[in-house]
Amino acid sequence: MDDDLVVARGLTKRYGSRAAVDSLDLTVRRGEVYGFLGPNGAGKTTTLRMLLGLVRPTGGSARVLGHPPGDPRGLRGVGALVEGPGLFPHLSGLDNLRVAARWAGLPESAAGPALAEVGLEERAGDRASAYSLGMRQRLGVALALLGSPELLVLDEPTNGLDPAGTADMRALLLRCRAAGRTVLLSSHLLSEVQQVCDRVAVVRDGRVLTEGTVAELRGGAELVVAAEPLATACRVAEAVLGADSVLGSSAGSPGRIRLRGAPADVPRLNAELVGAGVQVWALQVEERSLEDVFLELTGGA
Ligand SMILES: Nc1ncnc2c1ncn2[C@@H]1O[C@H](COP(=O)(O)OP(=O)(O)OP(=O)(O)O)[C@@H](O)[C@H]1O
Repeated sequence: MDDDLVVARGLTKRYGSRAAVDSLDLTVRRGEVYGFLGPNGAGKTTTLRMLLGLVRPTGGSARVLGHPPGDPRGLRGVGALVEGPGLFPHLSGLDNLRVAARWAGLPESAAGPALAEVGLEERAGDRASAYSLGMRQRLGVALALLGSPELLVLDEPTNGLDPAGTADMRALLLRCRAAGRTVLLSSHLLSEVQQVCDRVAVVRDGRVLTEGTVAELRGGAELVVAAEPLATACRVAEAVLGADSVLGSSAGSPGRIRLRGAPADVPRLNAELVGAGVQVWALQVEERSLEDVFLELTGGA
């Protein structure tokens, strides 16, 4: 099988005349954490449910691990957490995993490593009913991890979690990424996605507005320099960063220049400015957050 673990082309789900998902294209490659990002009602859950074979598409096509959605041959390699885990509250975290392992035809010994991967070993013997929401959510991820699936599908894994629970989930996702797991996760929390995902699709009204690496979506950084004299500073900046690097300037005392550049350009730019006798009052790097991009794309949705 090739390295595109999930491929959707023109995937569509209509409820009556309304398209919950509208001609959606997406590709999840092996080893990446792919963020499916959009506001409430964008069609994220419907898309993930279609990819798992839980909802029948009204149009388009999809392959998951080389098979049609819901095909047992593909599902064998998928672990999923969609809309909260089904737990036995009276059983311990470890016993929940042992039971699920048995149902999945796996040895009970698969439970321990899954529990360890989500950082719950110390609470292994506690009843699930005594777990916090964040811990239950992580136990849900452990259930999805049983059998070490090729693809992990998580629908809004941080939904409803407090900052500590969110941080724990983020750490877990980063561990998954470091372990080379392939993860498809949905979220409306931009900061989360920005920190854990390799690539992101931004969706709204069932459509993908853009897809790319977090860095691509954010675009290049800008450098803001406060310096005197302004004309010399502009000349030096163009010499260091290129003729079209000056995006704007404003006179003042000191004057300000906005430049297209990268954080790595800062030391040389500063040295050249000072070398040319320019007084540098401030030199700042301004990077767009994914949130800025998202708000631009969705018009503040
Ligand atoms: N069974 C259904 N019948 C009718 N409409 C539905 C159904 N399921 C979803 N929808 C509609 O499809 C749209 C997309 O819903 P979906 O749950 O996929 O969005 P989402 O991005 O996951 O949002 P949220 O974060 O709020 O769960 C919504 O307008 C929703 O009301």
